[in-house]
Amino acid sequence: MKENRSGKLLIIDDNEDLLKAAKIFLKRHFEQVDTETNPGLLPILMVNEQYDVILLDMNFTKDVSSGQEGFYWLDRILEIDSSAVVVLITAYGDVTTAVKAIKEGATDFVLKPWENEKLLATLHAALKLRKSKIEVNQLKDQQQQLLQDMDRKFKDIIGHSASMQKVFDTIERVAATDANVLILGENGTGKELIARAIHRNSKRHREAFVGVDLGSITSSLFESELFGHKKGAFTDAKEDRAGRFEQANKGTLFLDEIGNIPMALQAKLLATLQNREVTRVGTNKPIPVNIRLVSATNMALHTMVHEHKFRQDLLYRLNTIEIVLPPLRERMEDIPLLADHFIEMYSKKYQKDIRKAGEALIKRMQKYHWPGNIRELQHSIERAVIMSSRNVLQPEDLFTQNHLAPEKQEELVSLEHLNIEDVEKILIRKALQKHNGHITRAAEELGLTRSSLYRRLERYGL
Ligand SMILES: Nc1ncnc2c1ncn2[C@@H]1O[C@H](COP(=O)(O)OP(=O)(O)OP(=O)(O)O)[C@@H](O)[C@H]1O
Repeated sequence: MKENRSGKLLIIDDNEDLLKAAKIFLKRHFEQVDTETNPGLLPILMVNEQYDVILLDMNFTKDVSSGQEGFYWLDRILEIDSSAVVVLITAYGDVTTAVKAIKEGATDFVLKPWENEKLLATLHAALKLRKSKIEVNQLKDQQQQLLQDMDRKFKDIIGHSASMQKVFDTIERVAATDANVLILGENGTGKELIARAIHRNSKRHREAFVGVDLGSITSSLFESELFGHKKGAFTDAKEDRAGRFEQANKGTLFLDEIGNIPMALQAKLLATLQNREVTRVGTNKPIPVNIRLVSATNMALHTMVHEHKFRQDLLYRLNTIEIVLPPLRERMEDIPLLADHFIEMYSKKYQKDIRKAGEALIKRMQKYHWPGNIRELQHSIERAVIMSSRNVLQPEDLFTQNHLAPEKQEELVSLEHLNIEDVEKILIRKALQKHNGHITRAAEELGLTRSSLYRRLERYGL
């Protein structure tokens, strides 16, 4: 009768006859059985294959009785993979060493010479343990994600304009359904905020909200980031890893900058969404996933479809519901509310007594074009709150600063008074201006990733 064999075993023992016999017997019961006489090869073997159970001899000839070499290799194995399951092979009558080894992290031991049936029972139990260790690790990943999510403060979504009211209305209608939502809008218009609001108001709100910024992942890592990988699937794959799809299981997956996903991967993403299962890189075993997908981009996806840069069938999967967030310059009536909101927030944070934005400042803000949208407004107010010594903010608190009047500032400074940081600032401003605050394009021009551009914007207060 054919048994459903699973589990990869590695046996390390310096007795070749024992290895041969064990392999012949165990191959009938497990998916893969590798053997090796030289424990020195353990690290390489473990990088190349993800073993479920390692059967390790405690007494190599070099140090026959004390098991010291066995202890050394046990440590090394656990160092390489802390969830490795190691079963020791010990000589008859050496139970004390075995007990000590179990205290140090081994799972179980078998006595030499062994009875095949007993060995089998021990290995099956070890395999079960391995499976639950892997599950626990996945749960830990999910938990981590949940904690990170809780750490982030949910900020109120401000917007009285008709266009924002329409957005709120759509969120209310779709949140409770499992429909995929595509959010379109320029940088800083609040796409992520809306995605979180959809999650918070959905039936999945107790589960994880997992966000992935596809704009800051190099294309070689896209696949493993989204779908996970098996240890050894590529050079840096040191451990089995669940991808974002698995981490978001039962919750919401937010794919930001979806327009950046390479054509080759679009097909895999589509298949994943259609079949509701992911296949980790380096495996061919599909894992079922249950996610609600919210995606966002500042790119013109519909145009990209016409230009054959984005698959139409994928777009139709993503945009069951489409939400278009208007740029701030098209809803200037929201500026007073937003200004009050951020002034209150930062006054509290920096313990200042700033009550509001004066009328002149509001008017001035309503004339500015805000290429970086609400993010730019938020940062400008934060800076003004820190710097101002007034109770009511005035235009000069925001608009005399370099960041909102870049054109004039740069012409005035001569290069010899600049340091590298100053030059960097100027280049960043120029790139942002040139691309109308479009972070991805500015980053591309500067040769930076989006996340490192964001880091610089934060650091320089731009
Ligand atoms: N309507 C709003 N009310 C209050 N704060 C807002 C609003 N919209 C955006 N913000 C704030 O502006 C900042 C940028 O928003 P968010 O990150 O959601 O924008 P985004 O469109 O996802 O940006 P990007 O495309 O650059 O990733 C955040 O700090 C967010 O809290």
